[in-house]
Amino acid sequence: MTDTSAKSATPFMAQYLQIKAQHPDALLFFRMGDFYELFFEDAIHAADVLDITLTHRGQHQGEKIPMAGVPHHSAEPYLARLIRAGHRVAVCEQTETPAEAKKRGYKAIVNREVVRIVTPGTLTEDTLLDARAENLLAAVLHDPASGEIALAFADISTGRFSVVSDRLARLSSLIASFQPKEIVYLQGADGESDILAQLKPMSAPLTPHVTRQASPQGGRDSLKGAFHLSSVEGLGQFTSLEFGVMGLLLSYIELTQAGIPPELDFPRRESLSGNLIVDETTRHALEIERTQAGSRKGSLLDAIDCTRTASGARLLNEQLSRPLTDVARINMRLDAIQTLMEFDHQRDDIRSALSAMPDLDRARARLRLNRASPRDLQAIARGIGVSQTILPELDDPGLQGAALVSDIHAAIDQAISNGLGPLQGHLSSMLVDEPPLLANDGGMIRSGASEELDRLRTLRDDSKKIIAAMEQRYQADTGISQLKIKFNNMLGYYVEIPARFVDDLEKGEQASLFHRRQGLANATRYTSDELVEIAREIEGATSESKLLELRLFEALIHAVLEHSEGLRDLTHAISALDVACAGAHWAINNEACRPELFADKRLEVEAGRHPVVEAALRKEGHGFVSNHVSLGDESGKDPRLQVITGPNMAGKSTFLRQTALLVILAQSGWFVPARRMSLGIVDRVFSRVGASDDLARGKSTFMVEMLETASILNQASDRALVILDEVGRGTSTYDGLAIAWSCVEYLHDVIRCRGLFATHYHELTQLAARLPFAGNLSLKAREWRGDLIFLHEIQEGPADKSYGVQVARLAGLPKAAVLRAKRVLDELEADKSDHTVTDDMPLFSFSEDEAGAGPAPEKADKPTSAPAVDLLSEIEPDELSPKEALDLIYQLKGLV
Ligand SMILES: Nc1ncnc2c1ncn2[C@@H]1O[C@H](COP(=O)(O)OP(=O)(O)OP(=O)(O)O)[C@@H](O)[C@H]1O
Repeated sequence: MTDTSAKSATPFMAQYLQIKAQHPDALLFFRMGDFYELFFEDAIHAADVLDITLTHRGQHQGEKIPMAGVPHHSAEPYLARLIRAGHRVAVCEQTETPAEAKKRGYKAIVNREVVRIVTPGTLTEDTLLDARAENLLAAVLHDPASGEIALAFADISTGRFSVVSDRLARLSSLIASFQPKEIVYLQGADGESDILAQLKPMSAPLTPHVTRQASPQGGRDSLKGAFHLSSVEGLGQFTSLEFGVMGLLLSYIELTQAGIPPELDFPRRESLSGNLIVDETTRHALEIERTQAGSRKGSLLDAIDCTRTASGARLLNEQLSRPLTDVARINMRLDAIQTLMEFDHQRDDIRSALSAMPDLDRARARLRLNRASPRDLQAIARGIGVSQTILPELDDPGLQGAALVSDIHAAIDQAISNGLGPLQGHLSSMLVDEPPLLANDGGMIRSGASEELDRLRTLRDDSKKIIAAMEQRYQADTGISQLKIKFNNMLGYYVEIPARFVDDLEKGEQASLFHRRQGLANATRYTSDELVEIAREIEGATSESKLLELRLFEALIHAVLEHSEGLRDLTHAISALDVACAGAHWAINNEACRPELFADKRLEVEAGRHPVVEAALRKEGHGFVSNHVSLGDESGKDPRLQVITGPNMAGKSTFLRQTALLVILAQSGWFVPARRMSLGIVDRVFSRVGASDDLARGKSTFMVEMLETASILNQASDRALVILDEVGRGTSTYDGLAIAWSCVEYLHDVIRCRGLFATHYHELTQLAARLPFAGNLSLKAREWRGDLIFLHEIQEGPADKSYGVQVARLAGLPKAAVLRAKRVLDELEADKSDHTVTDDMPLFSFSEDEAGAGPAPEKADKPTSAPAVDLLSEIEPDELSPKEALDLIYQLKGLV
């Protein structure tokens, strides 16, 4: 580490070090002229992440100072990369010009201040944000005495502000359902370690923050300050912990925005009691919003998202992240989709109108944050205009039969008639058709919009004409045709007369109008009061017109912000309409059906398809094989737990995930890719699919697998849907089988939830005979001329064998290795036929005390086998070399 104490530093370095000391956890972008410079360790990190040159600048305590820089005008892409790499950046600007600094003393250094800390959860720039995803910042506060937690979420790029309360045990799944980009917690608070234990595995960065505002009173005061209120009563009912967490969040936003209070909508209290909970591991495994590699492409969201607006895409993301459990609310969404499916003409018109819809929420937020461009104002005007064209499309009484559509119609209508209509007219009459990006450039106000601005512009643009006209007039009035009006930097505008006409002028009638400024050998220069006045006006007109434009721009911003709430309501309605139209469009194009929802615990899918795998296969010209699944409720008609077997690559994982995804889609209020689906509401979906290491956090594959399985067995209720894929494969065969066996029994006997359990342990198929509500399903595969054909079709009953060696051969394992594997397999199976592992499994019978009323497993029948015959049937004589044939004969001899 470099010693960066300010001792013996140059005045410039002392200033840098003093500012850096206030932001030790952020990279400091230190403004120097046209560049942001970074020094010491910051420079080394930035050069590494940004792939820019690391140089040196002067010395500090005898050592060269490492330095790297990025140009100020193109800093955003660099900022984006640093934020993505997990850094925070403190942006330090010059707050005076070098000339102003010099006035304070010859050697004075330009003043600098940190104007903003850029962190993943506090971005507002379009270039740094994902248009189709929210950018939520979360704050968490915990009351160890009651076990309660409160969470506050804000998206400062749209103004959204929400509060949720729950129990500590649900913290991680709550956070996962909001997918914040950054999580703030109160450093040093009681119970901090409990919170951190749940938050550390989350993918969002954790930020400790210290503030007095994270208290009930501190929160109230922060809210009063942020919303300019004298009392917080009008905001609604909040608990003390909720006030505290809002104080924590607002204080952190203020810190990052260098004291500027955040501009947010009033806080909305959300309750997640009506939501289907999907924890982070399950989201990751099912690739709901992102693939396991972290990209949106290839996720469920990406496969179904055909919204036309950015805010609609964000709403769809939110709906898919937090599916519902309330049948009435789900049906309301489904009604809207179903109705819009019947009105092709209106739906197509609405969708094409929505394509021109700008991102009103983000434009509005930039206006509030004083970071607006004239184009944001134009976006607001255009957005209102688009909404006006959509409104008549919704007039049809048939469309309004769906409550959600009629609510949307009413909300758009109300927003427009409550002032947005006139606002749109005003903005359009004031703004040019193509406003510049920056207000400071001027040129955004339409001519004819302001008389004074028109006059100043005429003055600015017509200066040459005005001076030429004046020159002509002076020539006529004085009778001196050689009189000229000229310009130089020293005198500005002046009248010049050749020396021989000076007497004519100075003794003529017009003499009093002209004041001598400069005498030259062959000419004399004058000025006139009128010329001084015009010159002043011309010179001032450019800057005055710019200033006036800025004043008019600010007045327009003010006018828009007067309608902030109306605009928010309009965007909500438009987003909901976009999602419903997208749902209808998707359902038609994907032959999806409306799921039927029930209060019991059935789960029946007829001809279900995996939306993502199907789309991928379709692109390659292949079809997807649809499959049925039926999990029963207590009536016992269908098993509620199915053990799924089948060869590798047969489609087990796809089938498992597809079932979970269909449940999530259905409860998000979306049509499902199936011929028919009946679903008893699920309260949580758990999924453990595939094994992955978490070496970074010091956990082996098996440990991760067990932690995830433990959390499922500890948290699932009988309303859950549990999807387990190959649990136990990360350890030795017998241990793995034992664990898998006990998990199935536990889910069946103790939790009694619906579940699918895919496994390669064929011994588990015996459980169906022992457990009353368990069954076997398998994926069909067929051998044909030595090749294995996957039919991807689900069937009742267990798989006949696992075909692992054939799959290895398909994958291109060397022939000799495949043959050897066959032989080893035969030997193992021969051994096993003497002694069935599951014969010795009484330990898995849960006693009533241990686990409720589970039936004791019975002994399974011993499978019979003739190893030599089996081996012979596997042999492909034409593929054997003479040596391999001889080896096989020896091997066969050993078996008989
Ligand atoms: N229903 C289906 N219709 C068509 N193709 C399918 C279907 N299900 C799976 N597939 C194809 O088979 C491939 C393998 O599927 P999947 O990973 O689900 O098999 P698996 O049985 O879980 O394999 P393993 O046991 O090796 O994990 C998929 O990538 C997909 O291309």
